[in-house]
Amino acid sequence: MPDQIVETKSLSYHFGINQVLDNVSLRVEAGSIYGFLGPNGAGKTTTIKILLNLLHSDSDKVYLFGKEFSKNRIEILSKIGSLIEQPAIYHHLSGRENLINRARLLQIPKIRVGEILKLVDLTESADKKAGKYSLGMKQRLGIGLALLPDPELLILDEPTNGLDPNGIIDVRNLLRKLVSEMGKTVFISSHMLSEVEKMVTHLGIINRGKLVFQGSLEELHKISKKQILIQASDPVKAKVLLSENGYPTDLLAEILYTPYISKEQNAEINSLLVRNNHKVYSLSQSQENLENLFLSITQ
Ligand SMILES: Nc1ncnc2c1ncn2[C@@H]1O[C@H](COP(=O)(O)OP(=O)(O)OP(=O)(O)O)[C@@H](O)[C@H]1O
Repeated sequence: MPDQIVETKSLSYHFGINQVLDNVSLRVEAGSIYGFLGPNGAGKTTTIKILLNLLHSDSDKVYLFGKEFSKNRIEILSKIGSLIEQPAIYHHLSGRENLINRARLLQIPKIRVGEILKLVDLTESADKKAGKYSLGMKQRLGIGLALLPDPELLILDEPTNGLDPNGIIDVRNLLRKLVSEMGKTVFISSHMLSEVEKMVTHLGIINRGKLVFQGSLEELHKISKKQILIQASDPVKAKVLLSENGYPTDLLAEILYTPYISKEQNAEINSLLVRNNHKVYSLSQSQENLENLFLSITQ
């Protein structure tokens, strides 16, 4: 299997005169859960539609499973399962009947239906009408429908949108299982980092059609600015002292925040406070909140 399951090479796309994608070079590694993030209108659905051949890009720009898309469409599409916008579910049919119906259409043996129900944790509710399912159950049924033909790559457009925290956890557990136990690769879009932060291994962040970050979650953490958090006996005076000595400091809820530079500087800050008769109760380092980082790079 090639290392890159999805690769776009400087992909651009226009709707009329409106440029929606600008030189987007995605690289999705085999066995990853790739979170494709960006605010509303950033270009996520357009990219996904191109990956699913629902919109056409210039040739030589999109490669899936190591092959050029425009020359290998049928073979490539047979290896992709997708859920885009609302899952196509018949509400008057049960979950099981929805799966049987689709299996028949795709000429997939009926035995697969039971396996899928188990995989998406819907065995107990299999005979309930899908219209009575919660949003989370509908999403899992939608993912189950996409998984019926046993695709190698699963592309999901905003699958956590509108789900409650338990629904998000269920989707997260399912996707992790697909990757770790079944060797799938998952590409999932979202406009909220907090919804996918705990499930993805890699991230691509798109803003106004441009890919502004791509890498592992660890790499994103690394580039987020670190802060020093200080608790001291007189935070108001300590803020003035630190600011006057070249450490720009904020005070929020009795905690002082100043940008982290080095551990030597942590020691200097501590000693400056102690020399000036402040009691330092704690001094620690924090990662900048990833959500804030996401917001600042997509502004
Ligand atoms: N069929 C279309 N015709 C013209 N413009 C379109 C069309 N579809 C999308 N756009 C425009 O392309 C841009 C990107 O839209 P896209 O749906 O890809 O963004 P998105 O990141 O998926 O956002 P959302 O989370 O809101 O779906 C937007 O400015 C949108 O208005």
